[in-house]
Amino acid sequence: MKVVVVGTNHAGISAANTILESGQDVEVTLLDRNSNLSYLGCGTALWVGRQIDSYEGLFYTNAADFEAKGAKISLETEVKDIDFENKVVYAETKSGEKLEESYDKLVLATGSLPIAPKLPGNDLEGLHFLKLFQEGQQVDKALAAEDANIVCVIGAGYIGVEIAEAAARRGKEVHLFDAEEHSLMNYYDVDFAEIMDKNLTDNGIHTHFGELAEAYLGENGKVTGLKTTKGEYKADVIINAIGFRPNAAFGEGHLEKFVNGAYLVDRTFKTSDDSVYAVGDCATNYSNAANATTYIALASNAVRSGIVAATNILGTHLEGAGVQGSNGIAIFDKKLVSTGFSVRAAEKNGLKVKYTDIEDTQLPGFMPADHNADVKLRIVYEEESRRIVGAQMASDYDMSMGIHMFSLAIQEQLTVDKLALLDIFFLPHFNKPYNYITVAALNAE
Ligand SMILES: Cc1cc2nc3c(=O)[nH]c(=O)nc-3n(C[C@H](O)[C@H](O)[C@H](O)COP(=O)(O)OP(=O)(O)OC[C@H]3O[C@@H](n4cnc5c(N)ncnc54)[C@H](O)[C@@H]3O)c2cc1C
Ligand SMILES: NC(=O)C1=CN([C@@H]2O[C@H](COP(=O)(O)OP(=O)(O)OC[C@H]3O[C@@H](n4cnc5c(N)ncnc54)[C@H](O)[C@@H]3O)[C@@H](O)[C@H]2O)C=CC1
Repeated sequence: MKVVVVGTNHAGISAANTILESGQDVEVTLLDRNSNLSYLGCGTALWVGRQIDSYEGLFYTNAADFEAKGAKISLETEVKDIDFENKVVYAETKSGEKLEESYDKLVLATGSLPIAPKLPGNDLEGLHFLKLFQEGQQVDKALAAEDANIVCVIGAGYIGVEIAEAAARRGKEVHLFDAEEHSLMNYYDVDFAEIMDKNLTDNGIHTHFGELAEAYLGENGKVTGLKTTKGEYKADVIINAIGFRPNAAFGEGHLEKFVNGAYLVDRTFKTSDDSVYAVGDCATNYSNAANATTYIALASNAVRSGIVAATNILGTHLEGAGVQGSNGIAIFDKKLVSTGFSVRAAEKNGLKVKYTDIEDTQLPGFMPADHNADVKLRIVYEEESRRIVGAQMASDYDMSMGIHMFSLAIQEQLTVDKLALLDIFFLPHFNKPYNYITVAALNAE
């Protein structure tokens, strides 16, 4: 059997590795238009903000690793077309050489692209996106310029908030804009988003919410400012971070697509063509909170989808467990994590939900105060069935492991009542006898 993988970042890598490490006799060919693979974008803000010394550790594999496993890999090779009837992939190398690769099974792992605001002035120098390693390098270089003092970030989602912190850590005056009234509204309810909003302003970031960018302003071909619905701001560097869209251009009229254009896949990550799988950010996922198909762009999902697709290609039927969109962020040491739906997201998805909130300390009062942080938790559950559909947590304490339990609860469709009497251990070094998870669940109406 011959498998061709198009796109060798997290999803393509995990599919290829699963096949190559299976011991089965499979010929694997990997094609990617980029010059590198396996870049962990999650680290961009860390090295741009100088919280880690270098970017080198953000790559976890390379082309030689795949060649050593017996795969054929061509980087700087862009797939231009796919003949799904005859099962042939057409690609072109950087030097213009044309390649043809036939396949028995094809894995599309072409990922996502940042959404580009269609604004006047979008050809000016000094405008940036943050997706590829190379784009991180450009932002890093732009911030290092002597005359780069003011940075405007459009979009206060995960990328925007993280890069705003990084630019502030580099001593820049940072202005952060979002169409919504708060930061991180794709992940949290207002009560939690406000914690991040305050954290950002407490750390010197100027937040501008409910404000839409209207034009990039410039002089002599270089950006000098940003015009929004509420005013004009000076800017030496502008970073766009208003979300991703799936990069799923192949198979128009042949492969079924989701509402946002992503490849529509089943629980095995197979597309509407039996020989073609699609994994990672270019494909859909199954949401256990919505009990429906969804689109969520995360590296964690990408890796799991690659494993599932490859296992099926190898002949073992395996269905993905579905996703909750579990996520986390840590900005100036303030940690927010969430899984499943916020109340707002649940209602947008047509669910009738209730929620139970609690604010407590992590440890008993007799523990030293400098080790004992406040924790805020919200559990969101469906009114009628009482199944848990979401959870949000915020603290200075690293409570992140707690959210995985809520992720499992959503996956397994557990009710909030099941959680109330769950055996949760107690040790003063870690938590309280009446810990906040138990108490929040007991208090659920
Ligand atoms: C700054 C930043 C921070 C992030 N932080 C996190 C985080 O903390 N946690 C998390 O879970 N997720 C995070 N993400 C999201 C995560 O990076 C993506 O979900 C993940 O990269 C998706 O992996 P993928 O392999 O599906 O797609 P991609 O990473 O988009 O890779 C797709 C690959 O396909 C190649 N390709 C595309 N078209 C072609 C073609 N025609 N021919 C050949 N090759 C092609 C591309 O060159 C690319 O290498 C972050 C993203 C960014 C940008
Ligand atoms: N910690 C993590 O897990 C991280 C995950 N990622 C993932 O990468 C993907 C892309 O991240 P982001 O680009 O930050 O997307 P995002 O969805 O997190 O945030 C986009 C933000 O842009 C705002 N927005 C949209 N259109 C706008 C407009 N015209 N003007 C102003 N604001 C506008 C939205 O309200 C939203 O707050 C997401 O799927 C995200 O989850 C990215 C970074 C870190």
